[in-house]
Amino acid sequence: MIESRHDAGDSGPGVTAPGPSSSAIAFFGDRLDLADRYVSLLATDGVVRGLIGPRETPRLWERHLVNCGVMESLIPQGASVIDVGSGAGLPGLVLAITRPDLTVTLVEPLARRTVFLDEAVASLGLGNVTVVRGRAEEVDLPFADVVTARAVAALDKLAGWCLPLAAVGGRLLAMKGSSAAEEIAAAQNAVASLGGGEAVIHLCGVGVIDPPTTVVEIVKERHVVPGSSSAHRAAPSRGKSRRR
Ligand SMILES: C[S@@+](CC[C@H](N)C(=O)[O-])C[C@H]1O[C@@H](n2cnc3c(N)ncnc32)[C@H](O)[C@@H]1O
Repeated sequence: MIESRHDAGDSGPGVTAPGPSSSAIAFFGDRLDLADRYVSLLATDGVVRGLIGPRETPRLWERHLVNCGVMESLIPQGASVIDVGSGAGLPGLVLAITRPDLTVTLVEPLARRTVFLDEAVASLGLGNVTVVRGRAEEVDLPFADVVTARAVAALDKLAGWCLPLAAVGGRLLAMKGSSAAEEIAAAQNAVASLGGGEAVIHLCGVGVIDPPTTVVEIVKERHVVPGSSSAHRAAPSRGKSRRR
């Protein structure tokens, strides 16, 4: 059971959730209370269960919540989002908190993490989130408008897992660090063979967070049947069709 921030002392190492930074207050606006409750869950159960390192707690707001949240500027209104390798919910849960218009599916293979995610979703009362236990390359989900990932794999491997989950016309948004340009160069052939277009680097949250968040965007231009060498052009499905 996930406990509230006021119970932090009872749930393990006595970690107290940090208060929101000024940038977090400005960024989350009327969703701040929900974000604050999520930070409390991360700082208590998340740390106790080994999903978040104890040294991360003082920087949960900046390095994790705001860092993930600012990528929402790249996501269209009402989009369906699959977050691959959510871990403790980053960036998927943050996006669901920030943007109640989104429908978010968190894909995570490890039971310890999906249990935490299920409890967090229930505790926060998020009606726009589904948790799916499984590996991205094995789950069977409706195509999504947007597939997100942070700290899951190098871009070539990540594209192989994520582009098949996106609708034609949809996109992969991969949070990356300073190696983004090199990863794009190394993944170019793999991305093209997966039906992905040219990768674009976005800096999100300029003036909100320092450094801003680097996001690699790859639009899925055509559908490629996973495991086949031939590419098939398909009508945009916008998340309505199921994967084959
Ligand atoms: C370093 S953690 C990052 C977690 C979270 N995205 C974050 O930024 O804090 C990588 C996560 O990817 C998950 N993962 C690894 N391989 C995966 C796969 N094939 N499909 C989906 N998730 C995977 C792991 O279980 C783990 O939770």
